Amino acid sequence: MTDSAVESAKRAAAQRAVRDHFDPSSTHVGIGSGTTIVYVVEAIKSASTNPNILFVPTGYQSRQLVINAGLTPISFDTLPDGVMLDVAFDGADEVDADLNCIKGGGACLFQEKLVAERARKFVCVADYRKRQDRLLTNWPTIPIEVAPLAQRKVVAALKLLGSPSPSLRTTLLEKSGPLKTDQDFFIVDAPFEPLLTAKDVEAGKGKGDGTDGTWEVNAISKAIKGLTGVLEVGIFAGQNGVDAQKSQAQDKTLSAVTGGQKPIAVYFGMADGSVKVRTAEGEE
Ligand SMILES: O=C(CO)[C@H](O)[C@H](O)COP(=O)(O)O
Repeated sequence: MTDSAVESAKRAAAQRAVRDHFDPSSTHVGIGSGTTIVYVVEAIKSASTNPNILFVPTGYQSRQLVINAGLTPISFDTLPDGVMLDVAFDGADEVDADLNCIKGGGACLFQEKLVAERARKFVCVADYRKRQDRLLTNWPTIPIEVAPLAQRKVVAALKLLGSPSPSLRTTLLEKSGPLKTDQDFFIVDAPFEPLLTAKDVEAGKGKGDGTDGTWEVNAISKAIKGLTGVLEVGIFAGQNGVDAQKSQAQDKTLSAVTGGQKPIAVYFGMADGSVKVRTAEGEE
């Protein structure tokens, strides 16, 4: 498959996702990071010239993308309390059958998670290479953002959790050495065996708690997030925004203004030019 076929797939998926989920009367829209999101911004630009929409980027690259498109960026921390994003769009490194995602290939996972959780609807856009049944099928590692001081300790703990060779991500550009995130933290990439979904565990495909060498998506995410020194884990799982808001409406003690980390829909651009849409109801 040629590079241009992959790029065409990304563009087709982005156009469809924007057509289905971008409302030109929105007030706040989240914009993720990576190469696919470029086509989302392109599609938003051609769908609307409403100057009142405020775009919340997920890092330096994302902010430049918004500015270069002539759109208005605002920083996440200027969002007034109680204001949610109407929708947030982002790319993904891999997506499983339950819509759990791995993100962080571009080292922006922390801000991407903040923005995804603040959105009523989180929508992912990806090409066919990212469409799998289980995480860590094709994408090799879980990206983890770590405080520099704690990097060696976190790597040692990841080995105890079963990752054979967690490695510090380095930059291959002008400056050699560890890659620094927008928070000035490091990224550790941790390989594991393909992760089970909750349904796999129910079906007896493994315990999913690490004791038999298998990990379920939410369990490994929680175990890694619990390590002191870890800022964020590049697994986007749990509830989607719509379900999270329903839970909060029923239980007022749950933290306010929190959507979910899981997308409500993932748009995959396919090699044949078609677009597949995966939601909780299945795939069409
Ligand atoms: O999570 C991300 C950055 O941290 C990206 O969204 C992810 O890596 C997908 O990137 P691309 O669209 O270039 O494949």
